[in-house]
Amino acid sequence: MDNPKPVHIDGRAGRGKTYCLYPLIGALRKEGKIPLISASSAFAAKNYPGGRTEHFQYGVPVDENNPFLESAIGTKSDRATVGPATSRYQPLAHTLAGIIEPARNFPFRPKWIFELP
Ligand SMILES: Nc1ncnc2c1ncn2[C@@H]1O[C@H](COP(=O)(O)OP(=O)(O)OP(=O)(O)O)[C@@H](O)[C@H]1O
Repeated sequence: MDNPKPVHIDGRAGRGKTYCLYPLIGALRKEGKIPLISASSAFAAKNYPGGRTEHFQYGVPVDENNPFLESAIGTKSDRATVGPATSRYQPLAHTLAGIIEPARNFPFRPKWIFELP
C-alpha cells in the first residue's frame, strides 16, 4: 500500500473480483483513505458501496456520435501521464491530475487505480 500502482483485476463473471476488492476497500477506508470506486456500467458500480459510473465520477464524455470517448487531452500530454495513456483513461487522467496537482497539501489524494473491465 505504500508503493501504489495501477492494478488491473480481470476475471469472468462470478470469479471473485468483488470478493477480492471488498476487504481492500474496507482497509483503505479504515486508514482514513477515500477510495474512488467506479465502473463502466451502473449495474457493476452498484456492487460497491459508494460506487459510481466512470462517466459520472471522472466526467467521461458521453456522446452517441463519438463511440471512442476521446477527450481533448492527447495521449502524449503531460496531463495524461497520471493514468494509463489510452483514450479510455484520458478523462480519468485529466481528473486525477486536476485533483492531485493543486492538492498536494490536501488529504484527498487518490493513489490506487483498480480497473475492472
Ligand atoms: N475466494 C472465495 N472464497 C469464498 N467465496 C468466494 C470467493 N470468491 C468469490 N466467492 C463468492 O462467489 C460469489 C461471486 O463472487 P464475486 O461477486 O466476487 O464475483 P465477481 O467476479 O465480482 O462477479 P461479477 O463479474 O458477476 O461482478 C460471491 O458469492 C462470493 O462471495
